[in-house]
Amino acid sequence: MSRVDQLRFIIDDIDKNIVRLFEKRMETAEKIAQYKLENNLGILNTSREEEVIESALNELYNKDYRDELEEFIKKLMEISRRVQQKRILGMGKKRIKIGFQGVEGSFGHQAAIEYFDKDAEFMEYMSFEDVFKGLLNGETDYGVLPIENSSTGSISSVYDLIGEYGFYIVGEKCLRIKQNLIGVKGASIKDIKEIYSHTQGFEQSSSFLKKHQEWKLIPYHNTAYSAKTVALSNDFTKAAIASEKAARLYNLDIIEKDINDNEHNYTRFVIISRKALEYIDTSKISVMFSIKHRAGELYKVLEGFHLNNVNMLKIESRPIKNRPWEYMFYIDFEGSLNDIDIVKSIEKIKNSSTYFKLLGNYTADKNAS
Ligand SMILES: O=C(O)C(=O)C[C@]1(C(=O)O)C=C[C@@H](O)C=C1
Repeated sequence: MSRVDQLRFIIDDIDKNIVRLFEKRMETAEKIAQYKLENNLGILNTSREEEVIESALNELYNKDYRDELEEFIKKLMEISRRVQQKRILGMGKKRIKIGFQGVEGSFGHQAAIEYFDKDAEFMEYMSFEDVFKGLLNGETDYGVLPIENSSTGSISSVYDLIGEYGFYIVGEKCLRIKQNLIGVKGASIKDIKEIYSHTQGFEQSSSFLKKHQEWKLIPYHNTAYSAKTVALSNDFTKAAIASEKAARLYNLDIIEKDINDNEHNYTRFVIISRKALEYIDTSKISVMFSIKHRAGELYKVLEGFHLNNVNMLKIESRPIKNRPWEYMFYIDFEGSLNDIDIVKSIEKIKNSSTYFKLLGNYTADKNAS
């Protein structure tokens, strides 16, 4: 072994000891963080840090290393404070709660899992409105709702609920939807008499269902819930239209795969919140507004998009309750509120409307346009 190798061998051994001591020190600092959190104390304690430096310097035999040791201990305490901060934030952070319509295995559940951290708590709701109610009374922090399907169009009840409850859109998730005919283990297509699914499941598979006019269609709240019902019935004559995941989850057989009319079948989900978020990295805006019942009013709004070179992505109109033949418009367009042309287009809408609300500025899902 060369001299340098011998010295490196010694260094390796010293480092091992340092690592062990470092771990011990950080673990102890975390325990102090716990104490500080419980006793409402700040992390930084300057007098204690001065004490620590002084006693370390007193331990030193070779005084030539004074400055270096001071630098080292200061750095160590800086790292220790960072670890403590992380620990305190982690302890203080509550698990976020996400509401979706349906049961485990539903497309809403899948969209929620893909959009949020898996550590979040996912809460099942029976109806779309129940998701809104859960958010309103603080049971959840966010709601995930389907707003549009690429084959069957807008989910109008969700638009109406957004208008009614006044929540904000803070994100979106676009899911590729594949519908399947699923039944109890061993069932075949000849056994089936009744089909359970969400109306969206029926609509998206209408060509397939036309070939089986003898089947009775029973609409349910949710595709995964239909799968669960079929599983519980253990009846060969009942089948569901739902995802492959739901089939797996409820131990059912896939009788016919991918029965949706269009191969490119996507559902866009919106993430709703009680509060609007800061506009960081945003690329899509949603607004709702109503206008005077007069010639050219909608044209004035749309002109703002053209003049400011803003790309409109979607327009939807929904009847306003108790005001026959008057409509609420919902428009999605590309852009960020940090962009002046966008702000000008929005001003134009505001000035031409009788009611206006900015629903949100969020990051577009790349599959949504
Ligand atoms: O003694 C404490 O209060 C600690 O939190 C430990 C520690 C350290 O790493 O030694 C960390 C941060 C404080 O500013 C002071 C000292």
